[in-house]
Amino acid sequence: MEMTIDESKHVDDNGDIFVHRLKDLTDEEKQRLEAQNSRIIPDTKAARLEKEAKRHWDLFYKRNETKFFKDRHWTTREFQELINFKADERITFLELGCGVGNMVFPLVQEGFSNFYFYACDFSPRAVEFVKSNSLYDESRMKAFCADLTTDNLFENIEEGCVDIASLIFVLSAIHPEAWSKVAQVAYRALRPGGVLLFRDYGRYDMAQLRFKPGHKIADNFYMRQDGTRSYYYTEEELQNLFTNAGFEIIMNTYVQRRTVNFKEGIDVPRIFVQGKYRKPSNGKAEMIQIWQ
Ligand SMILES: C[S@@+](CC[C@H](N)C(=O)[O-])C[C@H]1O[C@@H](n2cnc3c(N)ncnc32)[C@H](O)[C@@H]1O
Repeated sequence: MEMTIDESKHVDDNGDIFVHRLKDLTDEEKQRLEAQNSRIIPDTKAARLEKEAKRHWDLFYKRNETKFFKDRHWTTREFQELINFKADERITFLELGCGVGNMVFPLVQEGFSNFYFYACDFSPRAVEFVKSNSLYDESRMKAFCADLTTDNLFENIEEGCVDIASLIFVLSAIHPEAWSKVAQVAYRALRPGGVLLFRDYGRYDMAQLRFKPGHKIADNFYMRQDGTRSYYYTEEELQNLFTNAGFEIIMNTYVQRRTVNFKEGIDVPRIFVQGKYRKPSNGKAEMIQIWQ
């Protein structure tokens, strides 16, 4: 069925707009993207950034401690999967790339007493910040170090034991060649029928358009001043990535929102991509994996 643009648009209670359409660029924005190509990061430097990815994130947390990211209080609104079950049902939750816990701690604060939380990150400092949070409770949480581009997650959790996993602004920090490994790790961690909740940067988000020449590593992949990296996704890229890993797509869409701070006179449009990907419970996905 053909849909007009308006029909594909959905506005939620918070004013976030869900739309299946790539942002149209103005001439000035096209020029800015073009200018980024005038000075691409040399291959040797790009290789060094990849080798030192963990160190750059660990230094990021040394510098910013727990002050950089805001608590993600929107997750229960956007991801009904977090609240749609019986109160006494035991739920195993895994945050992949947890940083200092800005997603898990708001859930802990709201109750979620039937949840057991696993939280992992490859930055030892980030994991230490999670463990030293006053809400950290060893009887219902376990934070540990794991690099999602390897198998070492499974030194701490059993394969197939997770009901809900999340990947929130993490995949964009990882080299595109390693994304399929990360998707595979998430798939293996989930039980059949388990769901992966996803949010990350969308193509032509203002943060992408703002990069000056000298920051571009590859198409849509950039280095920030502090050596951390970020990619800006289209819906199609994520759909292909997670479908190829064996997931069923429940949701996969751009989210347009505005970041407003009246005091500082800030009002900027943002573009994210949001997804919900389910590991099938009918064995079909296992077949896909065998053939990969
Ligand atoms: C932008 S932060 C997001 C943190 C958290 N998910 C949140 O929403 O606040 C990205 C996180 O991904 C982590 N990360 C990047 N690459 C990783 C990898 N290969 N394995 C595990 N964690 C990784 C970084 O250390 C950082 O904590």
